Amino acid sequence: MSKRARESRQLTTKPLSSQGWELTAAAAGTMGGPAPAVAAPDATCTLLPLTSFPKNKIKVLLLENISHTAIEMFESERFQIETAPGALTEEELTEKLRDVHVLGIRSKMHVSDGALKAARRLLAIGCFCIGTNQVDLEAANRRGVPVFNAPFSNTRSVAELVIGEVIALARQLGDRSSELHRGTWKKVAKGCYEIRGKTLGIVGYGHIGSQVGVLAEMLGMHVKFFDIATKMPMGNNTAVATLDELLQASEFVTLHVPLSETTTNMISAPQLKQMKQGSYLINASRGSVVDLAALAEALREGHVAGAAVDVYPAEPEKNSDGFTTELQGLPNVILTPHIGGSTEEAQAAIGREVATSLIKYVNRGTTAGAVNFPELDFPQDCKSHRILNVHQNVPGVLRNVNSIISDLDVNIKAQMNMTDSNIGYLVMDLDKAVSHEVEAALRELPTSIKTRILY
Ligand SMILES: NC(=O)C1=CN([C@@H]2O[C@H](COP(=O)(O)OP(=O)(O)OC[C@H]3O[C@@H](n4cnc5c(N)ncnc54)[C@H](O)[C@@H]3O)[C@@H](O)[C@H]2O)C=CC1
Ligand SMILES: O=C(O)C(=O)COP(=O)(O)O
Repeated sequence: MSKRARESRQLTTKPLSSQGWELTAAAAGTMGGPAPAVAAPDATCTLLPLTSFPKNKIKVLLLENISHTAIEMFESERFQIETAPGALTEEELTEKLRDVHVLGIRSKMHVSDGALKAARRLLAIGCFCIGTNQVDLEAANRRGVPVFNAPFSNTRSVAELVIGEVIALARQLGDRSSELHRGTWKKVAKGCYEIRGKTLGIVGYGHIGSQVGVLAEMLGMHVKFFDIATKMPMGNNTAVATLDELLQASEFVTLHVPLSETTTNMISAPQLKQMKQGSYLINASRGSVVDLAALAEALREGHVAGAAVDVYPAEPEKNSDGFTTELQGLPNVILTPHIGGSTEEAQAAIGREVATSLIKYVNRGTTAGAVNFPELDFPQDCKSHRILNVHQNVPGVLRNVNSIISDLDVNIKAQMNMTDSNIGYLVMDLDKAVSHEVEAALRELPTSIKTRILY
């Protein structure tokens, strides 16, 4: 640690808030007054993307068949790209991450603290999907790695699949189709129903759940939902107070919750018993939300008349790997290989959305939309260098940072700091003449987790 970092000095710049963000923009004259959320860019200069090292040295690893739309965007940035069709084992990932700067995954690739520990050069992770439960988000945060996702680019695809499955289950389409594939003509009406006038119960009324509710109502269904948060009902959809109330009222139950401690096995034997005799269950959320052994039993007993399952507690890492589940061979059970978000439209949109977030972080330090990180976004000033510093959120960090700067008599163009309970994220635009010296001093602070300069 440098002498400068150890010494505590009188501040000459305005101290930053350690709870939220605060901006000092000398040109905008905001030092004394309320800070604007975003600094005005200098209209006279061209906003060329900054970079901390030659762009063709930035290595991007894209796993699990990420869309060509993302690959094209990284190519146009001249980043190095390596792709793989499936997920890797933890050991393979740990090895690969040693010299990777940007990692792109979908729902399969588990990213543990162990793998992150070895990833000394990793700047950011992109989950090219909605769910982020596959990443140890807390560890990534602690290690200064923001994680981005695409919160609603595949919402409609999942909602449409679910609506198709409601009709398919009511008409036993899966069974009729496979019988005919085997040459068996079985024309029956018994146990087959219209969905009009039936009740659809939605567990988790977020982006997907509420879309399903809108579409179901258009088909003449009654829609009820249960969510732990208060949600605005769409159309005539109505909220119910408890999960049991929802299960007891519905002919169809569809699950749209994230995987968490509260949702793991949230549909087990007791909940299945609460469901109406002859009702149907759809799960396109996460496999561990449903106890599959209990569901298989409820299907065998005929208490549940059918199920459509898209997600499983353990899924193969890639196409062509074998797969078994206790649901195979049961009547009126539609099994799909986690394809809820797998449409051309969704994948193309996700590719663009997550690649944009990653490129903005690499080039500008923007963390808007990160799921595990303080969110900061302000325009770059091409007449300055930008320093990014992720630090432990402990008292005294900003005093030390500002001490370094005041010592050098530096003109700070803009400075913004945002914190969460573990870390702080500081972005500073500085005079080009001193930026490297400031960066070096910041790196030496014992509280610094990651420091990067963009020039
Ligand atoms: N099968 C597939 O291919 C796909 C699956 N998914 C899964 O669907 C999940 C939901 O996606 P979105 O609707 O976009 O998420 P969202 O975050 O918009 O909505 C989730 C809702 O669940 C609620 N919730 C959380 N815990 C709950 C609990 N214990 N009980 C009741 N409600 C609870 C939340 O308050 C929120 O309203 C994702 O987290 C992902 O795991 C998402 C996309 C594709
Ligand atoms: O978006 C999600 O959370 C999904 O489950 C879709 O995952 P996938 O991109 O198909 O691996």
